[in-house]
Amino acid sequence: MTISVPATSANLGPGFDSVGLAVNLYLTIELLEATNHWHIEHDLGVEVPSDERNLLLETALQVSPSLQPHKIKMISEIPLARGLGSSSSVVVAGIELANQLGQLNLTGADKIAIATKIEGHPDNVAPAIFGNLVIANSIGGKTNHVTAPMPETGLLAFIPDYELKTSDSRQVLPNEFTYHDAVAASAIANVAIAALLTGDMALAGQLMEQDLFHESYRGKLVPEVAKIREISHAKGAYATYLSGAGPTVMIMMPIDKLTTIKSELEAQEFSGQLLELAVDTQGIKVVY
Ligand SMILES: Nc1ncnc2c1ncn2[C@@H]1O[C@H](COP(=O)(O)OP(=O)(O)O)[C@@H](O)[C@H]1O
Ligand SMILES: N[C@@H](CCOP(=O)(O)O)C(=O)O
Repeated sequence: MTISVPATSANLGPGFDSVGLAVNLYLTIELLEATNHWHIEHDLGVEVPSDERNLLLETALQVSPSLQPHKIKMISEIPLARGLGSSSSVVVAGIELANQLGQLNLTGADKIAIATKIEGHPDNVAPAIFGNLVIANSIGGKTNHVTAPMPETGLLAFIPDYELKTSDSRQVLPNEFTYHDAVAASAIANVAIAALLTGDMALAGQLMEQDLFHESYRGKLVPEVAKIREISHAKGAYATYLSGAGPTVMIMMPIDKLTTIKSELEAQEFSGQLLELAVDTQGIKVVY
Protein backbone atom coordinates (compact mmCIF):
# COMPACT_ATOMS: atom_id res chain seq x y z
CA MET A 1 0.00 0.00 0.00
CA THR A 2 1.21 3.52 -0.72
CA ILE A 3 -0.17 6.76 0.66
CA SER A 4 0.65 10.06 -1.02
CA VAL A 5 -0.16 13.52 0.25
CA PRO A 6 0.35 16.81 -1.61
CA ALA A 7 2.32 19.87 -0.57
CA THR A 8 0.28 22.93 0.33
CA SER A 9 0.67 26.65 0.01
CA ALA A 10 -1.10 28.35 2.91
CA ASN A 11 -2.44 31.85 3.56
CA LEU A 12 -2.64 33.18 -0.03
CA GLY A 13 -1.97 36.58 1.52
CA PRO A 14 -4.75 37.58 3.93
CA GLY A 15 -6.18 34.08 4.48
CA PHE A 16 -3.80 33.66 7.39
CA ASP A 17 -4.28 30.30 9.16
CA SER A 18 -7.47 29.61 7.20
CA VAL A 19 -6.80 29.33 3.44
CA GLY A 20 -4.58 26.89 1.55
CA LEU A 21 -4.00 25.40 -1.87
CA ALA A 22 -2.80 21.85 -2.63
CA VAL A 23 0.06 21.70 -5.15
CA ASN A 24 1.72 18.90 -7.08
CA LEU A 25 4.74 17.99 -4.96
CA TYR A 26 4.20 14.84 -2.91
CA LEU A 27 5.15 13.00 0.23
CA THR A 28 4.79 9.28 -0.46
CA ILE A 29 5.01 6.47 2.03
CA GLU A 30 5.06 2.82 1.11
CA LEU A 31 4.09 0.21 3.68
CA LEU A 32 6.57 -2.69 3.50
CA GLU A 33 6.68 -5.87 5.59
CA ALA A 34 5.43 -6.20 9.18
CA THR A 35 8.37 -6.30 11.64
CA ASN A 36 9.07 -6.14 15.39
CA HIS A 37 10.07 -2.47 15.32
CA TRP A 38 8.96 0.48 13.26
CA HIS A 39 11.61 1.57 10.79
CA ILE A 40 11.40 4.30 8.13
CA GLU A 41 13.81 4.23 5.19
CA HIS A 42 14.31 7.74 3.84
CA ASP A 43 16.99 10.06 2.52
CA LEU A 44 15.80 13.23 4.23
CA GLY A 45 18.91 13.59 6.37
CA VAL A 46 20.02 12.59 9.86
CA GLU A 47 17.80 15.16 11.55
CA VAL A 48 14.67 13.32 10.42
CA PRO A 49 14.19 10.29 12.72
CA SER A 50 13.73 6.79 11.30
CA ASP A 51 11.84 5.37 14.28
CA GLU A 52 8.74 6.21 16.36
CA ARG A 53 10.09 9.74 16.91
CA ASN A 54 9.37 10.53 13.25
CA LEU A 55 6.31 12.80 13.00
CA LEU A 56 4.64 10.23 10.72
CA LEU A 57 4.70 7.54 13.39
CA GLU A 58 4.17 9.95 16.29
CA THR A 59 0.94 10.95 14.57
CA ALA A 60 -0.15 7.45 13.55
CA LEU A 61 0.46 6.08 17.05
CA GLN A 62 -1.33 9.01 18.64
CA VAL A 63 -4.39 8.19 16.52
CA SER A 64 -4.13 4.42 17.05
CA PRO A 65 -1.55 3.36 19.70
CA SER A 66 -1.57 -0.41 19.11
CA LEU A 67 -0.71 -0.55 15.41
CA GLN A 68 1.45 -3.47 14.21
CA PRO A 69 4.97 -2.16 13.50
CA HIS A 70 6.07 -2.17 9.86
CA LYS A 71 8.99 -1.18 7.73
CA ILE A 72 8.11 1.96 5.72
CA LYS A 73 9.73 3.64 2.75
CA MET A 74 9.29 7.43 2.75
CA ILE A 75 10.02 9.68 -0.22
CA SER A 76 9.35 13.40 -0.11
CA GLU A 77 9.45 15.92 -2.95
CA ILE A 78 8.35 18.60 -0.48
CA PRO A 79 11.29 20.68 0.75
CA LEU A 80 11.47 20.87 4.55
CA ALA A 81 10.76 24.13 6.38
CA ARG A 82 10.21 26.16 3.20
CA GLY A 83 6.54 27.10 3.57
CA LEU A 84 5.11 24.28 1.46
CA GLY A 85 3.51 22.32 4.27
CA SER A 86 6.03 19.49 4.71
CA SER A 87 5.03 18.94 8.34
CA SER A 88 1.31 18.91 7.48
CA SER A 89 1.90 16.37 4.72
CA VAL A 90 3.53 14.05 7.27
CA VAL A 91 0.77 14.57 9.85
CA VAL A 92 -1.90 13.84 7.24
CA ALA A 93 0.00 10.76 6.01
CA GLY A 94 0.31 9.56 9.63
CA ILE A 95 -3.44 9.90 10.16
CA GLU A 96 -4.12 8.00 6.94
CA LEU A 97 -1.59 5.30 7.91
CA ALA A 98 -3.45 4.78 11.20
CA ASN A 99 -6.76 4.86 9.34
CA GLN A 100 -5.66 2.13 6.91
CA LEU A 101 -3.69 -0.12 9.27
CA GLY A 102 -6.17 0.23 12.11
CA GLN A 103 -9.24 0.04 9.81
CA LEU A 104 -10.67 3.09 11.54
CA ASN A 105 -12.98 4.28 8.74
CA LEU A 106 -12.19 7.92 9.49
CA THR A 107 -14.23 10.47 7.56
CA GLY A 108 -12.75 13.59 5.96
CA ALA A 109 -14.20 15.59 8.86
CA ASP A 110 -12.48 13.28 11.38
CA LYS A 111 -9.16 13.64 9.56
CA ILE A 112 -9.27 17.43 9.40
CA ALA A 113 -10.24 17.65 13.09
CA ILE A 114 -7.36 15.39 14.21
CA ALA A 115 -4.82 17.04 11.88
CA THR A 116 -5.82 20.56 12.93
CA LYS A 117 -5.44 19.65 16.59
CA ILE A 118 -1.89 18.45 15.89
CA GLU A 119 -0.84 21.28 13.53
CA GLY A 120 -2.65 24.06 15.39
CA HIS A 121 -4.26 25.58 12.27
CA PRO A 122 -6.20 23.98 9.41
CA ASP A 123 -4.85 25.90 6.39
CA ASN A 124 -2.25 23.31 5.30
CA VAL A 125 -3.82 20.10 6.52
CA ALA A 126 -7.21 20.79 4.90
CA PRO A 127 -5.96 21.03 1.28
CA ALA A 128 -3.48 18.22 1.97
CA ILE A 129 -6.47 16.02 2.82
CA PHE A 130 -8.95 17.22 0.19
CA GLY A 131 -6.88 18.78 -2.62
CA ASN A 132 -7.83 22.04 -4.39
CA LEU A 133 -8.41 25.33 -2.58
CA VAL A 134 -9.75 24.98 0.96
CA ILE A 135 -11.02 27.67 3.31
CA ALA A 136 -11.24 26.38 6.87
CA ASN A 137 -11.42 27.50 10.47
CA SER A 138 -11.19 25.83 13.82
CA ILE A 139 -12.65 27.23 16.97
CA GLY A 140 -13.24 25.50 20.28
CA GLY A 141 -12.20 22.19 18.73
CA LYS A 142 -14.82 22.44 15.95
CA THR A 143 -13.40 22.65 12.43
CA ASN A 144 -15.36 23.86 9.39
CA HIS A 145 -14.14 23.77 5.84
CA VAL A 146 -15.22 24.64 2.31
CA THR A 147 -13.38 23.20 -0.70
CA ALA A 148 -13.42 24.96 -4.06
CA PRO A 149 -11.69 24.70 -7.41
CA MET A 150 -8.87 27.20 -7.84
CA PRO A 151 -9.53 29.63 -10.73
CA GLU A 152 -7.23 29.08 -13.71
CA THR A 153 -3.80 30.49 -12.93
CA GLY A 154 -0.14 29.86 -13.64
CA LEU A 155 1.83 29.01 -10.49
CA LEU A 156 5.52 29.58 -9.89
CA ALA A 157 7.24 28.96 -6.58
CA PHE A 158 10.55 30.55 -5.70
CA ILE A 159 12.01 28.25 -3.03
CA PRO A 160 15.03 29.84 -1.32
CA ASP A 161 18.07 27.80 -0.34
CA TYR A 162 17.54 28.54 3.35
CA GLU A 163 15.04 27.04 5.80
CA LEU A 164 12.56 29.01 7.89
CA LYS A 165 10.74 27.00 10.52
CA THR A 166 7.07 27.86 10.90
CA SER A 167 7.53 28.18 14.67
CA ASP A 168 10.30 30.80 14.16
CA SER A 169 8.31 32.70 11.55
CA ARG A 170 5.30 32.88 13.91
CA GLN A 171 7.50 34.50 16.58
CA VAL A 172 7.65 37.79 14.66
CA LEU A 173 3.85 38.19 14.52
CA PRO A 174 2.07 40.64 16.84
CA ASN A 175 0.18 39.34 19.87
CA GLU A 176 -2.68 41.77 19.47
CA PHE A 177 -4.57 43.76 16.86
CA THR A 178 -6.76 46.77 17.48
CA TYR A 179 -10.46 46.35 16.68
CA HIS A 180 -10.08 48.76 13.76
CA ASP A 181 -7.10 46.84 12.31
CA ALA A 182 -8.81 43.48 12.78
CA VAL A 183 -11.89 44.70 10.89
CA ALA A 184 -9.74 46.13 8.07
CA ALA A 185 -7.64 42.96 7.80
CA SER A 186 -10.60 40.60 7.72
CA ALA A 187 -12.46 42.79 5.20
CA ILE A 188 -9.50 42.42 2.83
CA ALA A 189 -9.53 38.65 3.37
CA ASN A 190 -13.29 38.45 2.79
CA VAL A 191 -13.07 40.21 -0.58
CA ALA A 192 -10.02 38.16 -1.60
CA ILE A 193 -11.92 34.92 -0.91
CA ALA A 194 -15.06 36.15 -2.64
CA ALA A 195 -12.96 37.01 -5.71
CA LEU A 196 -11.26 33.59 -5.66
CA LEU A 197 -14.60 31.81 -5.38
CA THR A 198 -16.04 33.77 -8.29
CA GLY A 199 -12.98 33.25 -10.48
CA ASP A 200 -11.86 36.88 -10.52
CA MET A 201 -8.09 36.36 -10.33
CA ALA A 202 -7.26 39.99 -11.13
CA LEU A 203 -9.21 41.25 -8.08
CA ALA A 204 -8.14 38.30 -5.92
CA GLY A 205 -4.49 39.08 -6.75
CA GLN A 206 -4.83 42.73 -5.71
CA LEU A 207 -6.38 41.79 -2.38
CA MET A 208 -3.94 38.94 -1.77
CA GLU A 209 -1.16 41.54 -1.78
CA GLN A 210 -2.93 43.79 0.72
CA ASP A 211 -2.65 41.31 3.58
CA LEU A 212 -2.40 42.97 7.00
CA PHE A 213 -2.17 39.83 9.13
CA HIS A 214 1.35 38.52 8.58
CA GLU A 215 3.37 39.40 5.47
CA SER A 216 4.64 42.81 6.54
CA TYR A 217 5.96 41.34 9.81
CA ARG A 218 7.66 38.47 8.01
CA GLY A 219 9.01 40.45 5.07
CA LYS A 220 12.37 41.00 6.75
CA LEU A 221 12.84 37.22 7.08
CA VAL A 222 12.51 36.81 3.29
CA PRO A 223 14.33 39.70 1.62
CA GLU A 224 13.64 38.40 -1.92
CA VAL A 225 9.89 39.13 -1.72
CA ALA A 226 10.03 42.82 -2.70
CA LYS A 227 12.13 42.28 -5.82
CA ILE A 228 10.13 39.23 -6.93
CA ARG A 229 6.92 41.24 -6.51
CA GLU A 230 8.28 44.17 -8.52
CA ILE A 231 9.54 42.00 -11.40
CA SER A 232 6.46 39.79 -11.52
CA HIS A 233 4.10 42.75 -11.61
CA ALA A 234 6.05 44.48 -14.34
CA LYS A 235 5.38 41.35 -16.43
CA GLY A 236 1.68 41.02 -15.62
CA ALA A 237 1.45 38.72 -12.56
CA TYR A 238 -1.82 38.53 -10.63
CA ALA A 239 -0.14 38.26 -7.23
CA THR A 240 2.90 37.29 -5.24
CA TYR A 241 2.62 36.09 -1.65
CA LEU A 242 4.62 34.41 1.06
CA SER A 243 3.70 30.74 0.90
CA GLY A 244 2.73 29.65 4.41
CA ALA A 245 5.23 30.98 6.91
CA GLY A 246 7.82 31.40 4.13
CA PRO A 247 10.46 31.50 2.85
CA THR A 248 8.91 30.27 -0.43
CA VAL A 249 7.38 33.04 -2.50
CA MET A 250 4.44 32.03 -4.68
CA ILE A 251 3.69 33.88 -7.90
CA MET A 252 0.32 33.62 -9.68
CA MET A 253 -0.13 34.86 -13.21
CA PRO A 254 -2.19 34.41 -16.42
CA ILE A 255 -0.88 31.19 -18.01
CA ASP A 256 0.48 33.03 -21.06
CA LYS A 257 2.70 35.20 -18.83
CA LEU A 258 4.37 32.32 -17.00
CA THR A 259 7.33 31.78 -19.33
CA THR A 260 8.26 35.46 -19.42
CA ILE A 261 8.00 35.88 -15.65
CA LYS A 262 10.01 32.71 -15.09
CA SER A 263 12.85 33.84 -17.33
CA GLU A 264 12.89 37.36 -15.81
CA LEU A 265 13.19 35.82 -12.34
CA GLU A 266 15.83 33.32 -13.46
CA ALA A 267 17.92 36.24 -14.72
CA GLN A 268 18.08 37.59 -11.13
CA GLU A 269 20.13 34.61 -9.93
CA PHE A 270 18.51 34.50 -6.50
CA SER A 271 19.84 31.57 -4.47
CA GLY A 272 17.09 29.06 -4.69
CA GLN A 273 14.94 27.09 -7.03
CA LEU A 274 12.19 28.33 -9.31
CA LEU A 275 9.53 25.64 -9.78
CA GLU A 276 6.50 25.63 -12.04
CA LEU A 277 3.64 24.04 -10.09
CA ALA A 278 0.04 22.96 -10.68
CA VAL A 279 -2.94 22.59 -8.38
CA ASP A 280 -3.44 19.11 -6.88
CA THR A 281 -7.13 18.27 -7.08
CA GLN A 282 -7.12 14.99 -5.18
CA GLY A 283 -5.52 15.37 -1.75
CA ILE A 284 -4.69 12.09 0.03
CA LYS A 285 -4.26 9.20 -2.38
CA VAL A 286 -4.14 5.56 -1.22
CA VAL A 287 -3.10 2.82 -3.65
CA TYR A 288 -3.33 -0.87 -2.64
N1 LIG B 1 9.07 13.67 5.91
C1 LIG B 1 9.18 14.11 7.18
N2 LIG B 1 9.36 13.25 8.20
C2 LIG B 1 9.45 13.70 9.47
N3 LIG B 1 9.38 14.99 9.83
C3 LIG B 1 9.21 15.88 8.86
C4 LIG B 1 9.10 15.51 7.48
N4 LIG B 1 8.90 16.61 6.75
C5 LIG B 1 8.90 17.63 7.62
N5 LIG B 1 9.10 17.21 8.88
C6 LIG B 1 9.20 18.02 10.11
O1 LIG B 1 8.56 19.26 9.89
C7 LIG B 1 9.52 20.33 10.06
C8 LIG B 1 9.20 21.45 9.13
O2 LIG B 1 7.94 21.95 9.48
P1 LIG B 1 7.63 23.49 9.38
O3 LIG B 1 8.66 24.29 10.14
O4 LIG B 1 6.20 23.66 9.78
O5 LIG B 1 7.84 23.83 7.84
P2 LIG B 1 6.97 23.46 6.56
O6 LIG B 1 5.78 22.69 7.05
O7 LIG B 1 6.62 24.79 5.99
O8 LIG B 1 7.84 22.70 5.64
C9 LIG B 1 10.85 19.69 9.77
O9 LIG B 1 11.91 20.41 10.36
C10 LIG B 1 10.66 18.31 10.39
O10 LIG B 1 10.80 18.37 11.80
N1 LIG C 1 -0.76 29.89 8.58
C1 LIG C 1 0.53 29.30 8.87
C2 LIG C 1 0.93 28.44 7.71
C3 LIG C 1 2.24 27.74 7.90
O1 LIG C 1 2.53 27.03 6.69
P1 LIG C 1 3.93 26.30 6.47
O2 LIG C 1 3.82 25.67 5.12
O3 LIG C 1 4.98 27.35 6.53
O4 LIG C 1 4.06 25.30 7.57
C4 LIG C 1 1.52 30.43 9.10
O5 LIG C 1 1.54 31.33 8.27
O6 LIG C 1 2.24 30.41 10.11
